[in-house]
Amino acid sequence: MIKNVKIISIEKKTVSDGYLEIDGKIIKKVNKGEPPIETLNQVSRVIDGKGKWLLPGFVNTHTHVGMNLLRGYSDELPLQRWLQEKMWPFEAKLDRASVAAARRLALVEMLKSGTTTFLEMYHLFMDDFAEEIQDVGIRATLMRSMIGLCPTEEQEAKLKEAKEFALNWHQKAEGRIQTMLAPHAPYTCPPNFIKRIVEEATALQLPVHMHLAETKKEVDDHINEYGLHPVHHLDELGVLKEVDWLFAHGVFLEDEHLEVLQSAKSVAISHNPISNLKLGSGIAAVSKWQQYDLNICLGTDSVASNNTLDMVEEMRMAALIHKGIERDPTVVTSIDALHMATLNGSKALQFEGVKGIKEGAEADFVLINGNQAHLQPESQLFSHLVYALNSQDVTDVYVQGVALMENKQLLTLDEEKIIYEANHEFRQVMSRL
Ligand SMILES: CSC[C@H]1O[C@@H](n2cnc3c(O)ncnc32)[C@H](O)[C@@H]1O
Ligand SMILES: [Zn+2]
Repeated sequence: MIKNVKIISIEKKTVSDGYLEIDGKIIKKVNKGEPPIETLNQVSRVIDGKGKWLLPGFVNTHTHVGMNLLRGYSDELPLQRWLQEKMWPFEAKLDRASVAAARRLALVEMLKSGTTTFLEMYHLFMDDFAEEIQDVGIRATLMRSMIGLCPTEEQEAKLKEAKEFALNWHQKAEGRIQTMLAPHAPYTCPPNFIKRIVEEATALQLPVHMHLAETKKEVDDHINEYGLHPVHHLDELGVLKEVDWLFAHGVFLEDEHLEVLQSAKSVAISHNPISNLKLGSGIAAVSKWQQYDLNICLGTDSVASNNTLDMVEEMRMAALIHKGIERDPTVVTSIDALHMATLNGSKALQFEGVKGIKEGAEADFVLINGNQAHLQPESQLFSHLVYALNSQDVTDVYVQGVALMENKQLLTLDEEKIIYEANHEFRQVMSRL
């Protein structure tokens, strides 16, 4: 039980001083005031949350944490050159140990900044990662993603591997792992390959995740090659109504595309504002997206294009940038940004039990040290959480009722060793380049 804490409900938009009782994985009771003495006597542990704020953990709906050794490796290039000249040659030299070191570094960074759930789209050593997630206790939606710039037999081999991975790990780790199928993008997966992937996803009832309309070049090239915008092309292929989709980016989506997406089976879009700015891709029209029946969530993308996995920064950027570009301070409110960074994300990643701070929900939450100058006066907490919070203010992280960080100490990861090994592995990869 956590008592004496400020409990923040994003969906109700309320803050109350009270206590939270946890029973196993689940929030058993959320109440105002002091817990009854009988309950205090029954529970195994009582934590005093004085000065702290309790809210849902952050959900990062698009990243590639296998790339975590590429932070700062290539700044200031546009997407296609960045991928082809820098990312792919470096990634070709990654091995099992370097990918593991990269991911552990990412797990430290994510947990320390309050992320309780994330989506990993990657193609290397995914079984190792699923096992690690099982041990570390974080929650993740995983996929062995596919680039289809290869002969059909090779595409089919990748798809077989992706399906096996998805089936082996779906709803494993006590329900903390979900899986999806993931064609990388329309410019790396030919139409027939996308159709094959969606066919398999339909049979397995899995959602599909893909980069979409990230740059103007991507869209222009697609129109030149196929005569259609990627969204119209997906519609023509008949794949939009078959499965639940989670797209990343969507920087180049106009009303005509949003209308098509709205009529699909179900569509979530992961907004990645910092990556889109850094790669010079542009700014997605999020306030326009909000006029459609689409689930808008947030992601960081990898540290090679961000350059952190910090959802607090991402949320703040999402709440600020649209106000500036539209010259309208009323768009993308703080409560919109909080929804995007938490509850919309867990819905997009299909964790239906992660539904906020309420009785019966899975106990995924973070504690914030509210007792700091930059979070005063202790009023207008929804504003502070978006416009003033720093991810270092996160002190405790819980997933399924289990503490993964307490008073800023990680309990299931050895931070010092992980930092040492990441630097060692980075030098190893560089020596192979
Ligand atoms: C096969 S999926 C992993 C693959 O994705 C590449 N990647 C990383 N960030 C982006 C991005 O913003 N757009 C498109 N592709 C991206 C990365 O190089 C990985 O190999
Ligand atoms: Zn990406």
